[in-house]
Amino acid sequence: MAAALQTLGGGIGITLHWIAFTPTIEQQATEEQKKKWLKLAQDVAIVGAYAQTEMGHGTFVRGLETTATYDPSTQEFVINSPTLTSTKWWPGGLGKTANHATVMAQLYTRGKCYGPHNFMVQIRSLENHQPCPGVTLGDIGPKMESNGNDNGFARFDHVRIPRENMLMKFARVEADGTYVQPPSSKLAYSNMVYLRGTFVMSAAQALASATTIAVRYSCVRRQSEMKPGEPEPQILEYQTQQYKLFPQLAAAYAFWFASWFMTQQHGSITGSMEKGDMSGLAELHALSAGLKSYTTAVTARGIDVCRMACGGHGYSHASGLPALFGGAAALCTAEGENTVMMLQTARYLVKCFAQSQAGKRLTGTVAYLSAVQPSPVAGNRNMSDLGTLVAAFQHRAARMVRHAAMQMQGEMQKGKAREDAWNSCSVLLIKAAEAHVHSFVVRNFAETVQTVEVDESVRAVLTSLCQLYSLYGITEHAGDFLKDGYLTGRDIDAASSHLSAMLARVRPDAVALVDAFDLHDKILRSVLGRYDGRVYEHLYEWAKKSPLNKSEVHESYYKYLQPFLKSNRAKL
Ligand SMILES: CCCCC/C=C\C/C=C\C/C=C\C/C=C\CCCC(=O)SCCNC(=O)CCNC(=O)[C@H](O)C(C)(C)COP(=O)(O)OP(=O)(O)OC[C@H]1O[C@@H](n2cnc3c(N)ncnc32)[C@H](O)[C@@H]1OP(=O)(O)O
Ligand SMILES: Cc1cc2nc3c(=O)[nH]c(=O)nc-3n(C[C@H](O)[C@H](O)[C@H](O)COP(=O)(O)OP(=O)(O)OC[C@H]3O[C@@H](n4cnc5c(N)ncnc54)[C@H](O)[C@@H]3O)c2cc1C
Repeated sequence: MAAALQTLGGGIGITLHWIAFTPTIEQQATEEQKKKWLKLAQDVAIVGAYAQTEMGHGTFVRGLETTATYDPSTQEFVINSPTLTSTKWWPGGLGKTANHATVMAQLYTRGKCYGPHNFMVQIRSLENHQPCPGVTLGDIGPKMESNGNDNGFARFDHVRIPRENMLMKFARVEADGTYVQPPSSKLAYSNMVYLRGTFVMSAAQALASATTIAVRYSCVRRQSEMKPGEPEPQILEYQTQQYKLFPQLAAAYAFWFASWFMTQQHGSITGSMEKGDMSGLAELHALSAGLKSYTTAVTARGIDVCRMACGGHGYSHASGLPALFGGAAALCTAEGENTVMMLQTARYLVKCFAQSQAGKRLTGTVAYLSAVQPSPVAGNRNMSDLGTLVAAFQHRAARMVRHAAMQMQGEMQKGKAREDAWNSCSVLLIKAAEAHVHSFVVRNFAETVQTVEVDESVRAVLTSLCQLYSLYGITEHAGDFLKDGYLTGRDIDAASSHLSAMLARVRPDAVALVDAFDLHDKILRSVLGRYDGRVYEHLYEWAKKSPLNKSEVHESYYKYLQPFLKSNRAKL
């Protein structure tokens, strides 16, 4: 993913060609269509964009306005942007780079609308790269970050494409205009599920990058006096610095392992779907949506913690941290805005809770919902035991899912429509879904460190990291665990003191743990995080290259400052 994020130089970007356009052909095209486009895309003989979002709609895909109307007389689809808000807006590469796009449009045939479907549209000439007839293209302008990517806009003025340009692996339109239903209308969304899954690894890599930079720099940077008269210590010796960085380091490992699970799940469930078994689709959607939302949000916050932990130099682009933050912040919005995605997970949890209430045994990532006892068993728990920690997170999630679902049932019993009851409980639902994903990440982390094939000394370090991650989560959300008495105040105190012990335990291995991410300086792009630790001389070299230093006296002096100074002096 990191390689794919490398743009081909300012102003153009083919990130989305690799992570969205090409996978859409792989997942949504028929074998016939793959023969026509897949190799061209894989060999970059064409460059594509994934054009779904519009100026007026991003989240609500069923509300997209672009139309694809079938004309049986010519066996073509007419792609049209009927309103200003239907202008495709945001797709990476759409502005200046791509010459093709998969366009998500409302399919109309025989006067009936069948909802959003994907269509292959050539948008620029392969000869001179000019926009094709009827197509208006452009860049949407500077953004918070990733300005190497030409996120663009596109308008279609009754552009005609052959019937065969509808990606027809799932749904089809016959020559006479007959629409053939797909096994599930949500299969048109399959690329989004895939991409959300890859965001978990993007988040892990981003947090791994940020913690590598901050931990290495915290070993180079010496500041203040811990004891009068003693030499200035490495700032990583301060417990507060460890408390800032080590939970982010642990989260990077936790998300890395969660992305392994996500990739394996995606492979096995889509494998079953290829054979017609759609039963895993709902779980795959809920897991990918929840993990994407949770990991990208924690990562964006975590990168900013790392930036602040590096003081002024963290705020400089020399550190690489502002750019990382900007990129990770994009992941919170792109591919399904985090709030909306977590609500999708909540929707699945409420459904599963109702099924377990009706006596159905739950499986997969929600199995714990039916297994967890509602009555808390207070008492002195061993807060350093991973099994105890996992059980605590599952109890918390089950309690919050039950509470949100019962709250919703209560609202409906008072006569509220389901949708109104849902909306009035949606903050509770979001928190319950976050607790569910958090419990999955903890369980998966614990299972991975217990089973991964590593040297026992490495397993010991990973176990400490997993304890640290879990204890940090419990102390940060203590109220959730205390609410029904499942954990007591003494348990929380024990968790806090064990967390402090874990910070000290991880300290000696901190540099090894970030080096283990094996992120080359060329990927980190950070003076503070250099593998050789030679920060200061490279910081000076970096600054000297600033464009402002091309001349000793900048031209702005003669234009603005000199006359301003002169006039002020003349008044003295
Ligand atoms: C190495 C360091 C990296 C750090 C980063 C550095 C640099 C990065 C910088 C820049 C890069 C950043 C980003 C670039 C990367 C990627 C670009 C992103 C590309 C895009 O940004 S591309 C557009 C994405 N845009 C979306 O993502 C739209 C989201 N909006 C939706 O996706 C739908 O609109 C939804 C789901 C909200 C509502 O959809 P809806 O209204 O139709 O459905 P509804 O809610 O009514 O639910 C009815 C039943 O369908 C089920 N259901 C729904 N969806 C399903 C699915 N997918 N699969 C299976 N079942 C599904 C439900 O579970 C329910 O099931 P049930 O009925 O059983 O409960
Ligand atoms: C860097 C970047 C790259 C992108 N690349 C692409 C691309 O290549 N192709 C593409 O098609 N798109 C792309 N997008 C667009 C992206 O998919 C959309 O921005 C995203 O889906 C959110 O939609 P929106 O921007 O319309 O926000 P909206 O959907 O308008 O959301 C705005 C706010 O309303 C809230 N909201 C909306 N619906 C609900 C709800 N049901 N319940 C509660 N709150 C709600 C949201 O929480 C959010 O805070 C990209 C975006 C970014 C930032």
